[in-house]
Amino acid sequence: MKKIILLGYMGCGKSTIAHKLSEKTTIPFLDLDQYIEEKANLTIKELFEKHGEIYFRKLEHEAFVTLLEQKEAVILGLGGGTPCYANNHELLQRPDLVSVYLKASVATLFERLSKNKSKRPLIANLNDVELNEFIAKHLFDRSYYYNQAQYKVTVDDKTVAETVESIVALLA
Ligand SMILES: Nc1ncnc2c1ncn2[C@@H]1O[C@H](COP(=O)(O)OP(=O)(O)O)[C@@H](O)[C@H]1O
Ligand SMILES: O=C(O)C1=C[C@@H](OP(=O)(O)O)[C@@H](O)[C@H](O)C1
Ligand SMILES: [Mg+2]
Repeated sequence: MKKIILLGYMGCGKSTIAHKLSEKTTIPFLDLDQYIEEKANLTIKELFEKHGEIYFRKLEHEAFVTLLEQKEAVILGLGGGTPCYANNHELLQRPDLVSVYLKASVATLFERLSKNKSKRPLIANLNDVELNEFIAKHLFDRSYYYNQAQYKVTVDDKTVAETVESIVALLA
């Protein structure tokens, strides 16, 4: 059984979908951010505040490599930046995994993130106008990495259950 890797911009639903896809498939799931938080005994927000983003990216890369080394099947929800740092996007090309980009529009991301900013240090202090502009630019910059995924599932206008069904269908 291959590992299933979910990637995409903050708020596209990686953590939510990994959890629900796990319930549907009975394949266990892991959230990379949650794994890092447990290992460091700090929240992502605290890691950024105390040690800075570069340190977080180092931990993120190490955690990603460690989890990819495990033999067991797993559904792994990445952080939004994971494929964009170190050589993480190259690791996505490994033959023992399936990668899925959960593709969301700027409008969908803005709607979700404007209500869920506080735990995301990159956007926590932005007002709505700044947030919209930030997402548009940042998503454009990161799309190159997200498009390295083997599969792409558009999530706009889909419920969680519909996105899960789309992933199940493409894995069948
Ligand atoms: N159809 C949907 N699919 C996924 N998430 C949704 C959907 N509609 C609303 N949401 C909300 O959007 C947010 C997605 O956040 P999360 O799963 O943490 O994404 P990520 O891990 O990609 O940052 C959650 O608050 C979730 O409840
Ligand atoms: O896009 C990013 O660089 C980040 C995304 C976050 O994960 P989510 O995409 O799950 O919010 C988390 O890893 C950190 O705040 C940095
Ligand atoms: Mg997440």
